[in-house]
Amino acid sequence: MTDVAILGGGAWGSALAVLAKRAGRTPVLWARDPARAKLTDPGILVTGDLAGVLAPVVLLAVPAAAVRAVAADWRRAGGRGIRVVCAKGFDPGTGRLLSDVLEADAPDDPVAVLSGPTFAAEAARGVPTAATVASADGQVAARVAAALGSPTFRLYTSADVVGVEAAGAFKNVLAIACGIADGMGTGDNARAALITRGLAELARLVAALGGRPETVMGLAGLGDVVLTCTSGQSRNYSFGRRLGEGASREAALAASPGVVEGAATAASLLARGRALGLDLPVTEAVDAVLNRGADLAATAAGLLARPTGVPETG
Ligand SMILES: NC(=O)C1=CN([C@@H]2O[C@H](COP(=O)(O)OP(=O)(O)OC[C@H]3O[C@@H](n4cnc5c(N)ncnc54)[C@H](O)[C@@H]3O)[C@@H](O)[C@H]2O)C=CC1
Ligand SMILES: O=C(CO)COP(=O)(O)O
Repeated sequence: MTDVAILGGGAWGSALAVLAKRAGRTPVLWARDPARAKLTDPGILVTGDLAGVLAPVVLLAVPAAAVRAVAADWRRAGGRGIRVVCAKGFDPGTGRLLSDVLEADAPDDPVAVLSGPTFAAEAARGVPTAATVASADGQVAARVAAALGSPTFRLYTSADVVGVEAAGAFKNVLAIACGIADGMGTGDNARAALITRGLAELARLVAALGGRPETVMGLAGLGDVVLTCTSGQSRNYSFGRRLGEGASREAALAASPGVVEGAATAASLLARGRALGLDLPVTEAVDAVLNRGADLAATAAGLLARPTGVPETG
């Protein structure tokens, strides 16, 4: 009997289906277009019918912009159970965290978030990978971890849903910033500074949203920042790199093999940060370049012109 359903036939949904099978489950994958699902395991059932994927644990692995609607469609088809947010971004309609939106839409069913340094191709190949499952209910997090975990997919649990989800969304914006810097050739010192100041920015965000400071140093925070801010495997980093090398936003997006979540997240994150009264200079710079036509060199110079001599932890 199907015990884990995966919604989303892209790179991550397909990898999660393989991971669930490796963990001993009987997964079934729903894809909007089953013929184009990127599944590498022919033994896993793929369907385009949501009524065919009614399992007690459902992994939402479509892009962030589609999570709310796909989760609602799944419920309408009769789906009930633990909804696990596997996307990294905000709900574009409201600018809210996806877990918040799902809770509000259907408070009776539990919500969890899966996040961490997990390139889909590596995880599906079975190389050692670790991630975090967060839920307000420890038993829910433990159940999801048990359903998906295996020796090469090590899952830790957390009660900090807000921090884990915010970290996963934020790191994509930071990866774009690092890609831009590398594309411009600013050097390794600059990338290290950006990563570290980006983590300070994330810490302010997590604190303002009511998350826990230690989450910033965990797999969904530091772990995923290290991964995506330094690797050409990251679509967000590579997108930024193409921008830094002079490509237009449109050309850089068109060259990506999959969704570039940070491109949509920057604006939502900035709006949310402003509403909270936060100083988010890296996010602001990425948003200016992507959405307000700002010049790259002038934006970089603007970041460097910020006051020096301020307390590092302020
Ligand atoms: N690829 C990776 O290594 C990882 C990705 N993620 C996150 O997972 C989410 C999905 O990413 P990927 O699978 O990599 O993207 P992808 O670009 O490979 O695939 C996205 C899939 O979603 C489908 N889709 C798009 N809009 C849809 C809609 N409205 N309804 C139904 N299906 C729709 C597309 O047809 C495509 O199959 C993103 O939020 C990403 O940040 C998280 C961890 C790792
Ligand atoms: O989230 C990811 C790895 O943890 C995937 O990163 P990209 O979306 O930048 O490829």
